[in-house]
Formats: sequence, C-alpha cells, structure tokens
Amino acid sequence: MEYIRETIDFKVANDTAITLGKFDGLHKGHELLIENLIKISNEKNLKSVAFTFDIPPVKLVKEDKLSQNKVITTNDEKHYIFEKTGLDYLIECPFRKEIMMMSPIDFIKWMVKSLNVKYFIVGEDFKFGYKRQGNYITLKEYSKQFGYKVLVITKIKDEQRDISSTYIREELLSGNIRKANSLLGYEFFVKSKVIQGNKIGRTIGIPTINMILPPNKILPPNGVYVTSVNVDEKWYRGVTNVGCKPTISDNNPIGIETYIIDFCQDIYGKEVYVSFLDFIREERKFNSIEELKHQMISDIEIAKKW
Ligand SMILES: Cc1cc2nc3c(=O)[nH]c(=O)nc-3n(C[C@H](O)[C@H](O)[C@H](O)COP(=O)(O)O)c2cc1C
Ligand SMILES: Nc1ncnc2c1ncn2[C@@H]1O[C@H](COP(=O)(O)OP(=O)(O)O)[C@@H](O)[C@H]1O
Repeated sequence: MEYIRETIDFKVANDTAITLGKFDGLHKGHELLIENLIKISNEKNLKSVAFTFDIPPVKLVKEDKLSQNKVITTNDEKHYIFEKTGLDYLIECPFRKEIMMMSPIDFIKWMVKSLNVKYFIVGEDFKFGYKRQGNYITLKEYSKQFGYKVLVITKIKDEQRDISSTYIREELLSGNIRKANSLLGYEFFVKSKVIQGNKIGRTIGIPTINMILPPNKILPPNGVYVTSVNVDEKWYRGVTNVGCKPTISDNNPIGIETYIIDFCQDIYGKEVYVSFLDFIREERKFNSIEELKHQMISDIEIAKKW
C-alpha cells in the first residue's frame, strides 16, 4: 500500500475506485466499505484508494473541548490497520482551509482530476464539501458528466442502532470493552513506544511497560484490564492499568502500563501494541505499595485464567 500524506497535490496515474471518510476506529461498517472497494477494484481492474483527513475535521471547524475530539485510532494506528486491508493507496489529506471551503462540485472535480476516479463507494450518510453540503445524491448527479459510478453502502446495525464511531466511543468511555470490540470487529488497541517509568515495578517483582499516548487518544475508564501485548510480532497475555497510579503519587498524568505475563526482556524504546480484552476492576488508592502488590498479583492470576 502506498501511503500519501502531508500533500494536497497527490496524483494517481491509473483509474481508481475510491472510498472516503474519517474512518475513526476502522470498525465493521468501514470494513464493509473496504470489502466492496476491493471487490469492485478487482472486477473493474481499478486501483483501490481510501481517502481520509489527517486529523478529525471537527478539530479545525469547531473550538470544542478536547474530550469531544478524542479518537479511537490515531493517524498512525489507522495507517497500521489500513496496511492490512490490501488497498493500493491510503491518502491522508491535510485538512487545510482551501479544502474546507471547497464546494461539493469542486471537490468532485478535484478527486476525478487527481485520482481518475471511476467508482465512488460511500456510506449512505457520507457528506463532503463546504459545510458538508454534498452527499451520495450529489455524487450521483454528477456521475454522467464526469464518467464515474457510485455505490452506496447501507450502514450495518447492531440490533436497532447503526454501528458508528460515536457508538463505539460511547462504549469505550463507559468501559464496555467487549461491546466496543464486537462493534469494531477487532480488539481496541493502543500503539506506542515503551518509555521509562518510576522504576518501582521491578522492586516489587512486577515490572511494567509504560506508554505515552497522544492527548487525543480515547481511553477506557481508569482501571485494570486483561490485554494482549504484541512485542516484535509475538503476542503475550498482559494485564494493564489505565490511570494515574494514586498509590504512588497524587499528580501522575493518565498513562497506561502493562505487566507482560511470561516475558522477561528490556524493551525500552520499542513500539508495542496493547489490545484490550476485558475489564477487571477500577483503579484504587492503596494504603501501601505492599497492598497494591498483593492486588496486582491477583489481577495477574485473573488475566492468566481469562
Ligand atoms: C495489574 C496492575 C494493576 C494496577 N493497579 C493499580 C491501582 O489500583 N492503583 C494504583 O495506584 N496503581 C496501580 N497500578 C500501577 C502501579 O502503581 C505501578 O505499576 C507501579 O507503581 C510501578 O510503576 P513503574 O512502572 O512506573 O515503576 C497497577 C499496575 C498494574 C500492572
Ligand atoms: N514481564 C514484563 N512486563 C513488562 N515489562 C518487563 C517485563 N520484563 C521485563 N520488562 C522490562 O522492564 C521494564 C519495566 O520495569 P520497571 O521497574 O517497571 O520500570 P519502569 O518504571 O521504567 O517501567 C519494561 O519497560 C521492560 O523493558
């Protein structure tokens, strides 16, 4: 997959089929769009393209609180998931003012000219162009003029409710990891580098990898979770604390740290993936590190048996 970013002057020489969106979380609904995109690209001999913006557009349009702009997947995590889909191109377009101001027709012209689009594959609620004025009907109106086809994909439902990034964010923020994972179609994960912590872990015989997260990454509520950890392409069972370690001090920033079961390596600086499987308990302030250690040992036992 070719990853095009930090430019609005992209070009693809071949004819293409394209899907567009924010794709936050790349959930089951997005997966259906991508499956259709790949099928059509193969049938019609087109290159497959996913077009997304490099930050959630809402961030530039409204001066909202950070909590309302949190994402399920960062750009880097999204790139990692897209990489596995087998698409030909991922375009992560900078969300610049000139693009925000483009009318729907100008947006279509731009796509057709720079990417030779022969097929648009979009969800039924896809909106584009200035003030989100364009939708799939607009795309269809101009299809003859510009020589492309449009396939509209109906949203997948979970019982009565459409599967959406908003739905999944709600479930994650409520701590319903298993529900969020079932809507995502994979396990919610965090990808980042291992940094130095307070070095207390090893003194109690439970070393933990500490990870720094971008401020806009959504996290489940503070607590202890069963996780899977990927180090150097190998998966291990883990047990992860999300929170500010109130037992250690009162002003730790929120972070995530993981004890990896049956693992003994120095991995500072390595990029790891921590996938969340289930909630064990809330984070608590213990009276001593010794009490915390006892609790951590029983958390590890739960994770081992899970
Ligand atoms: C399974 C697990 C459960 C934890 N639970 C709590 C907790 O309830 N309260 C708390 O203050 N810290 C908790 N922590 C964080 C510990 O305080 C932390 O791992 C320890 O201080 C070592 O930190 P260090 O890696 O920075 O040295 C937990 C950590 C793990 C791995
Ligand atoms: N089973 C394990 N789980 C997590 N980290 C481990 C494990 N075994 C060794 N390590 C290493 O130990 C480091 C954590 O030790 P710790 O004393 O908690 O230090 P820190 O506070 O810097 O995280 C990890 O970053 C990792 O390199």
